[in-house]
Amino acid sequence: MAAGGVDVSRSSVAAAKKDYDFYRNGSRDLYVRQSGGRDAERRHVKRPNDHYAGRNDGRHRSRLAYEKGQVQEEPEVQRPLEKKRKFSPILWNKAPSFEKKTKSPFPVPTANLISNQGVDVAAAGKTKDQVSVVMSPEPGYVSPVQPLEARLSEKYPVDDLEEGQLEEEQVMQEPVRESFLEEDQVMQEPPMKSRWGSPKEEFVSHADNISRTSRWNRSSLTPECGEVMVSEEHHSSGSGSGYHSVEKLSADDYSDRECCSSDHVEVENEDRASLDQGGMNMLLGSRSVNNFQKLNKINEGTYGIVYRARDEKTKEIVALKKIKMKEDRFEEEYGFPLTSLREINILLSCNHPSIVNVKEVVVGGKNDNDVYMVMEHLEHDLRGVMDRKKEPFSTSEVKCLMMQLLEGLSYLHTNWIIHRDLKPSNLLMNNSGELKICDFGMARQYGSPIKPYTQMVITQWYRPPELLLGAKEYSTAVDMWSVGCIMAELLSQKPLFPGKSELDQLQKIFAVLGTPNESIWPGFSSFPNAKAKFPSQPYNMLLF
Ligand SMILES: Nc1ncnc2c1ncn2[C@@H]1O[C@H](COP(=O)(O)OP(=O)(O)OP(=O)(O)O)[C@@H](O)[C@H]1O
Repeated sequence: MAAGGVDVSRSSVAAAKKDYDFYRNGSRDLYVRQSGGRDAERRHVKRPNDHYAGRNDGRHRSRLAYEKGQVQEEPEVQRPLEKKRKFSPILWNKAPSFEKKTKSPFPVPTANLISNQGVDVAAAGKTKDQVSVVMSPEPGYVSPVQPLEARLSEKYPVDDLEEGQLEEEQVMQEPVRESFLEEDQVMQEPPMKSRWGSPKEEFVSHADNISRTSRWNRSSLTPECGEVMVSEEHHSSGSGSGYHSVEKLSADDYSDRECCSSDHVEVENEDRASLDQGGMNMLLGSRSVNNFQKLNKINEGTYGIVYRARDEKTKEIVALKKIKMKEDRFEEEYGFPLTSLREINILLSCNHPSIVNVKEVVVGGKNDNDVYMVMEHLEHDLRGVMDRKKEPFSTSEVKCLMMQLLEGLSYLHTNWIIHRDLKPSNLLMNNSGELKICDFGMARQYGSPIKPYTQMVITQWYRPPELLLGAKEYSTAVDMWSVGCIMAELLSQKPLFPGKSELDQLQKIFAVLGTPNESIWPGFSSFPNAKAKFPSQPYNMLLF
């Protein structure tokens, strides 16, 4: 049992997730480095439990498929996860205005996010078209989304499958999943139900008020992928003024680990037209927060106050995140913080054991004016657990936590979502050692090709050098940097790069990993902030 009452032992998590082998090893095969140095030959060891009892999860089903010979398993090579597009909760809608069926060389995600349980169109009082036509795909692009259930049930009769194991294996066996489909297939939507609110519940006054304002009449809640976000006045990287431009972005104390919001920056170039087009009313049918009894305040972040609460109906303990409504310019115009819109929309769309589950959105409060996310409640966050622990996590505990984090992140990246604020306080944990990613206020969809985004994302200690140097074109790698920092912190019990300012942050990174130059990092000198004079560190000092 780890300090702080959190059991991160493998067996604990395994019991919670019934997935011991997977979290422990990640695959059936284990590579053990022979004694004799880093380059020593690796030995392939078969685990004693390399047989599988029937398990009722999609992941295991995939392995069974290998054994049945449906998939050729290459020795000692793991299948690339990113090629397994799951039955994404993100619907890739059809572009209504592009009749021509052409193919795109890229699976460009131009979709909005819709609840994985779908949008209850009738409840929203809108036509199907109003709900589904919510995006602006690139001309000629044909979405890769499949009418999965129909096609898969044809190919794989359900009788052959264990319940709940449909998606992953089938997706793996469908190389066309990454390929191109006919438009009429794209239009089919799975029978989903929105978690924005139950249509049966009475529509509360606040939602009603909101529904009458144009600010809620946006067609897509999640900004379209690839939208350009340019900051002019809020950060210096664009100025290219080198050392000083970096320095003035300083943060001198602990609290300044929190980078500033990118909301006000990004919204500058939101497709505002899309915000004013017709769409579903998000809060239609939302329950009242009066259905919950607030027990205590858990924490207060930049964008919300999180309470522990009890659902009066089910007696379930939940976390209520009250959206702070007065924090950004977006709210002034549209009545709701953009970060919160993104967070709610993305979280309602995600469905993964390593991502915090948002059950519904409720409204009400003192002035009938507040919006709350109802989330599953987890007892801890990783920051608190680490702060309370007197010694670092064991290697096996770190592996177990990292496996969960990477699985959640893989799910996000597979679904074209960058989190952009991974850090220990945004990783929730329960007493069984389950880890879940939360706080999607900075998250956004991205697309291919990569477009410019704001670099003012990710809390400084976990922010990668390219963002610190002012890069605006970035992708999932920024999350991976944060993951590396988190892993190092888990192992050593102290932050890897605790910079006091952005310049100090870069210097700390370069002092450990070596100071980059044009030859080892082509393009380095063209970063806006690369003109700073960094101390020379010719080689990597990171010790394994
Ligand atoms: N589902 C939950 N269960 C338990 N605690 C939670 C839950 N969600 C959030 N918390 C706690 O509340 C804190 C703040 O939540 P969150 O990060 O979502 O808010 P925020 O306002 O977006 O914060 P930030 O300032 O980091 O952007 C978390 O660090 C965590 O301690």
